[in-house]
Amino acid sequence: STFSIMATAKAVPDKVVTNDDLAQIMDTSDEWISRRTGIKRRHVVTDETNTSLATNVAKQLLAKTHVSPEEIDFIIVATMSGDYMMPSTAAAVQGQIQANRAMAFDISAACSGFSYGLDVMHSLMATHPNSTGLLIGSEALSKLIDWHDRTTAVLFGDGAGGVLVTNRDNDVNGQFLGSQLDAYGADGDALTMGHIANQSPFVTVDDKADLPLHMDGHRVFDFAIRKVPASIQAAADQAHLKLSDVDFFILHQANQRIVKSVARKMKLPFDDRFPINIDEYGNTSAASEAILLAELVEDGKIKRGDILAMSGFGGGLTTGTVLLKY
Ligand SMILES: O=C(O)C1CCN(c2ccc(-c3cc(CO)ccc3Cl)cn2)CC1
Repeated sequence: STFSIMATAKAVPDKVVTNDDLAQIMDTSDEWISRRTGIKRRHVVTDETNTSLATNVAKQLLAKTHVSPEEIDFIIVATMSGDYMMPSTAAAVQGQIQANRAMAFDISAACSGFSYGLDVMHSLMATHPNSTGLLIGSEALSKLIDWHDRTTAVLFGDGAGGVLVTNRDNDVNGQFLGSQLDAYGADGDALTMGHIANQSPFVTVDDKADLPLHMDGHRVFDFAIRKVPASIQAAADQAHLKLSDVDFFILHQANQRIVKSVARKMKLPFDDRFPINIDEYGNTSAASEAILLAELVEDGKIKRGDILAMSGFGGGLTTGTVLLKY
């Protein structure tokens, strides 16, 4: 069914923090970080916010497509680091761009959020012909990382990316080909963030806030290697496509070794079909796939008609893969 990405965009904070910068403030090294993760630098908010990054992306998408805010029907933001629980980041963006006809809501699916969002947007469009939506992945994780925990502080970055999508007939004729979204909640304790303590006068348990991100790295790493190939294969089956039909595997940039391992498990060469930009941004969670997609389009690497596999994985634990014809 028609599902055309009319524009892509990204917005990252101005401040760059290098591995050497981190080695100045914690017991780590450029050598360790580069070798174990592939990360060399990451962008970190100073005066930007999650909402300002997401709004920046939204404004770029409208400018690139000459779509007016009033034409927008849906605004979905995938994030786990919004500036507020209420209002949603999507509603804040809606207000900032004055998309007065749009409904707006956030998706909380951690690093699978953008893929979940593509599927949800497609489902919304299935019952709303001739509609247009903004899907943005946006994170300001630097405010929620434990900067004293070197095992996680070196992994993450801030940023936002997004797409303007329509199911209106157009000369692009993009297609939604298939998807596979899964959750493994029993393993959710492996990757947590943002626990707010219950302080009501009626609370009967001892409840302490635990805001910082905590990760059982080896458990999540092994989960990803085991579950991501199956997620991609299931989405390809849904689309009646072979993996060899896919032009680009746009995978969540959590760790370079995971991308290599996923390619190997799918018996595919780790070549240009597995683009990597974790070296520049670190792990930007729900923004990760969108930032990589925007860069590949900007660099002219993705052509109209290319088959893309967009695959996210992480907190929940969750996996999510969507197959699209761009
Ligand atoms: O010792 C080593 O080599 C360590 C081993 C552990 N590593 C990990 C482990 C898990 C993740 C990760 C994180 C998220 C959260 O967005 C989602 C998905 C994944 Cl797979 C990233 N890195 C770093 C190198």
